Amino acid sequence: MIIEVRDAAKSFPVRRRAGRFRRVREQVRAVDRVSFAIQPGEIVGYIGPNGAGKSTTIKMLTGILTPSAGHVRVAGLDPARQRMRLARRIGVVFGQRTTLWWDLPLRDSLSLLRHMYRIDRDRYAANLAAFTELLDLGPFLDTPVRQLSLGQRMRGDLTAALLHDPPILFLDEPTIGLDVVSKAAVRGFLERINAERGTTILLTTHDLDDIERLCRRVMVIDQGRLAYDGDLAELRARAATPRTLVVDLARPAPPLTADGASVTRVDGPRQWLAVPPGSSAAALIADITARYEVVDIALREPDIEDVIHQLYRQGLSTLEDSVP
Ligand SMILES: Nc1ncnc2c1ncn2[C@@H]1O[C@H](COP(=O)(O)OP(=O)(O)OP(=O)(O)O)[C@@H](O)[C@H]1O
Repeated sequence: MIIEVRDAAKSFPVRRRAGRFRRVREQVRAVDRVSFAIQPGEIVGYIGPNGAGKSTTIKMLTGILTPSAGHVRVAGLDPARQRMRLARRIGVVFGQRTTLWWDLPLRDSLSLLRHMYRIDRDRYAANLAAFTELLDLGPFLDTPVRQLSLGQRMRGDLTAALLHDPPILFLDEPTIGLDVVSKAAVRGFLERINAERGTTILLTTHDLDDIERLCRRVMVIDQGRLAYDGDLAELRARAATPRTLVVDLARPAPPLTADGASVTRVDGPRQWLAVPPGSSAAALIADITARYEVVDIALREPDIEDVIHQLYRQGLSTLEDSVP
């Protein structure tokens, strides 16, 4: 395995107000005995609510934070102790920050990185050419980074993270703030480098389309504990999320009554019905079209967002048997 985490924990000391003048010292358990292993070539999505411990995990894996307890190995190295050696084996992109130099043209930033990582000239030229083509960097290679759009800057950051051919890429919210087209470009790029170079990718995201598009495997973290580790398909099945029937009536009407289904939303002549798992959508559609004047009707499968919401409602602890 290329990433191994066993019982890793990270606590932060914090001071909490307790009364008007008193402050008490406490430990916040940001990551609480988390274990997982990732094989070379996997793309794994790491998701969870705000403050769940995603960034803290990534920071332990990249050597920025030292674990309070447990065992962490990345590419055979101890990240916190062997941070410089690890830097040659990993690429890191934090969507909220850039590793590029604001005042320099993108091309010069990349060239500085070449020297920092001691990438030989031929390899650098080949990689720069490849990424320029894949990410369409040509039009803005000579533009100072501060003038780049967010999407252009992200493409620059991805290039910067991969110029030294690292076998592992860590991404923290790589599509945050990007428009639809840039998101698609980033996802397509990640898919290709994984397929063509076998790059192992661990990505945290709040954008569930990233997960749908890129990851077969997901890990869900909640309050510092790993709540699920497994197939995306299995996660979907476990959540037993209702499908949705979207009904367009000829005119606005009070909520429909239909056997087994309940109206979850009404907007003018359009109504949304939750179809319980296991019940027949065909029978429901037949019943509704027989009794109401229906202009259009569509059955929508749950998307990953529905699944995650449902899981939070069920309580994430219902998933814990998926975790080793
Ligand atoms: N340096 C720190 N000092 C004190 N508490 C911290 C520190 N860093 C993180 N925490 C706390 O640890 C918990 C986990 O934070 P973390 O940033 O890992 O969550 P996250 O899952 O990445 O959240 P988000 O999705 O909001 O980025 C939170 O309660 C956070 O407040």
